[in-house]
Amino acid sequence: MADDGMLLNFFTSDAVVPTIPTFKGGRWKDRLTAKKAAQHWQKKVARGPNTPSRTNSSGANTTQITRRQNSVESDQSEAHNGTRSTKRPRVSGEFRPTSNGPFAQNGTKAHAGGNETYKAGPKQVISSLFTYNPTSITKTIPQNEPQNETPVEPSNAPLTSELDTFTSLGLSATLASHLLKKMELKAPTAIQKAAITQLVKEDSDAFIQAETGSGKTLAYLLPIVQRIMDISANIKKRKVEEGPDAIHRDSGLFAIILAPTRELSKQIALVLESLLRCAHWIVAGTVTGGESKKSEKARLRKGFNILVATPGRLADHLENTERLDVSNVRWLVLDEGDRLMELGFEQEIQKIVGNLNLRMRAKKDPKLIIPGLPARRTTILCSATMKMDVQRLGEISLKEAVHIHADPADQNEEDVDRETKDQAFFAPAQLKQSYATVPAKLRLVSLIAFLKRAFARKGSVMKAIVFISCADSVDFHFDVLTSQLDLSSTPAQVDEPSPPSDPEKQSESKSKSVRLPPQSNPTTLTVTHAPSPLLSPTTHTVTTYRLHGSLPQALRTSTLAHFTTSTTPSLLIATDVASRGLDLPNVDLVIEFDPAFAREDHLHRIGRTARAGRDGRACIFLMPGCEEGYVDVLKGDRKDGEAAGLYISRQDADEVLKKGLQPDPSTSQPAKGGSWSGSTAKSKTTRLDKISYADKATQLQLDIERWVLASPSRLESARRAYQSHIRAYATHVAAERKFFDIKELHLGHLAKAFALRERPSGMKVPGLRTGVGRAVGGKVDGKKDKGVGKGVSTRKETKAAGGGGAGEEAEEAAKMRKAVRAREKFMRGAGGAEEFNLG
Ligand SMILES: Nc1ncnc2c1ncn2[C@@H]1O[C@H](COP(=O)(O)OP(=O)(O)OP(=O)(O)O)[C@@H](O)[C@H]1O
Repeated sequence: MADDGMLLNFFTSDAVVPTIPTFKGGRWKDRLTAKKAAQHWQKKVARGPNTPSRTNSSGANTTQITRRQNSVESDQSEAHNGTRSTKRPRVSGEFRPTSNGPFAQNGTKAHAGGNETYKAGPKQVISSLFTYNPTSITKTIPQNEPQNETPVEPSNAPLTSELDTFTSLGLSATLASHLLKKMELKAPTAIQKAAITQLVKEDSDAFIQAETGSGKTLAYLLPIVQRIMDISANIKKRKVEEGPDAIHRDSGLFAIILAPTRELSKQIALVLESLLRCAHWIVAGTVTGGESKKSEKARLRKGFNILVATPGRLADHLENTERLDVSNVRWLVLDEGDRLMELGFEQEIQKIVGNLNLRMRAKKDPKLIIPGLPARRTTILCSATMKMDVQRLGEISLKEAVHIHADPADQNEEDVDRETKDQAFFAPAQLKQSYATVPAKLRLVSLIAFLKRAFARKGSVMKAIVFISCADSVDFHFDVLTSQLDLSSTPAQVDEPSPPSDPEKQSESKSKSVRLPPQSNPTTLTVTHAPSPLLSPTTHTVTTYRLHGSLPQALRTSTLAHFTTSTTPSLLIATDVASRGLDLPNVDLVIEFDPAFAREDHLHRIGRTARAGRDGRACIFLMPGCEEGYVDVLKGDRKDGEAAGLYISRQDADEVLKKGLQPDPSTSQPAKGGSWSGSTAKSKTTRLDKISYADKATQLQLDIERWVLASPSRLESARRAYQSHIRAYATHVAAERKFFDIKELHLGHLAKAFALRERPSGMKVPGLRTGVGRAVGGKVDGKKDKGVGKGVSTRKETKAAGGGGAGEEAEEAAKMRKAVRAREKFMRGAGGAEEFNLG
């Protein structure tokens, strides 16, 4: 490549003028662009070496391209200022030195002069952020939001009546006093009241259904612990000589709690651990995937009275660990039943239930049976919904189950049809919901602006979660948010020197503000949290965390622990791995940057905030167009909807950008080490007003694009994120695909949200197929791609990938197929049938 640069300096006046080749194949647009560039080059060669652009030293042509690129970038901001209109996106980088031939596009052709060679590089489309964006269809709809919102009663808070105490529900004074003094829980929640009353007295199976954050974990743990304490007291009464604690770890395993994920199992185990501090002779433990089986076997040999497990690992131990005696198990809990089925644990659960039944029957010798131990096993199924697959799980595990609801009015559900039951899962009433209509191109900058505003005031938001559809996209956004890019390089900073009044100086200052991005590569997966300069105001630091299923288990656990215990402003960027059951304290805000694949997932996500009666906010990003139809789904999130005075507020991208990038100076924080007041503040306000938020957004976008382009691995990470995002988009449930229609997705605009300047059709990512547009049938440059309707990963393509020795690609395709199959299976069970056209 160095030689190429040198050769460029050897132009002579008698240089042979190249002829324009005939361009064949490809799209007419590409051919036309190549032809025009060839004509341009021909003119330049004909003009000779003294043209200014060729008097450079080595790499002259590259410099020329860079300059052109920069000029396009400044065009972009000018266009928005109204100084110049942008008719169409500019394309740059068509030709760059190579050793193959002149004007060669996707191929080579020898230059007539012999030595100069050029090859087409990836085209860079640097479109304006603010042009050609689709208009919102909900903007014109008048907002019937009341001016003075009436305070809403929390629906998942502890009960306030003096009569509702833990002891009144049948719990012992020891347990109730431990709850009050050590766990700071004064009164039960509605679901706890209903479940504890039933389960401390009766041995019938139960189906517990309640909204997120209502304390379901304690609703089933408390009666189990109480019953084991009662058995212990019973034995103690009979055999005083056995010592103070009649039940000990060798007495047998009495209860098993199954949870779908390792995180959830660990969380349940932690709650149990703190509960058992008042009954330390009852020993609890966990067996989950991802841990060493050998050490688990050793722990199982020592004995547990309560075991928290993931189904796969428990089924494995039941088969292979002789010392695991389950003949005394009298309580089996299936937590997050719908998720257990969705993740395909049906077979394992069937195996576990069969095994428990078999071993319980086998133990007939009355001498071996512990006195006070119930004669039958109680199975408790917890699920947010009662879809077909949950009913199937009920058939496998429950017998004549009692349906336990938080609201006694819901108890008589016999006459409620199935469809209503499916919809009987609501968000907490006190949760404040909003949606932001953000066009594809503006998504990245809008997310940053939204987060900047959320964390601007110390103490306003302590913890926030951003949900993203796939792991690659989580990694990309984590890298952007923890990069050294910060808005001090843009004119947005409040403590920046006043902008020069001279327009020439102004543009000079603008170009100076374009800092070269740091050259570091994407962070390795071992880094899961880092400060975020981009989001941190001058007064405090915001730490960003990431979490997804591709991270090693130990790292997932430690990241969650860090985020949970952090006392400083923190942001978690996560896939749905963090959406179910996780109880992360002090989460004030949930942002669904990518909408969930199904309504239930959405409710679980937003349920990470507004827990146990606390306040919370949730915002979902929707793109203008059919996605806005999802607002109707959001309206059904609350049990009584608008009738109860619950409204969903709306904002658009301009508002988000304005509030986030051009904060109201009266509320913004003074710069570090300084403050302003009176006239100083006033003059700063005037200066701030002069700088448009659109300029700041443009500048920020360009900074990120350059930052991505500066490193090949960062570029690859962005492309990977983009492609995975599109594939994930195709897996929305059939009922909601009218809102999230892959055919309506503008792939070119979406690329901008991943800071990419390439055309989607030509994008190459190792391990992923090229031509995303073709694969998913979205829009490319405003036109629908011909590959509409083709699956995300067809059999033929997978075979080709594997057959061609592209192991990584085959693995990726296999993973994708597995995910799609799991979802299809779930949908089939839920009556959604075969509408997944994912191949
Ligand atoms: N009686 C209570 N009083 C106050 N806080 C409670 C009470 N019971 C539980 N909590 C708290 O409520 C939070 C949510 O509890 P839990 O995780 O059990 O809810 P959940 O209903 O299982 O939610 P999800 O459906 O999201 O899994 C926890 O932080 C827990 O400590």
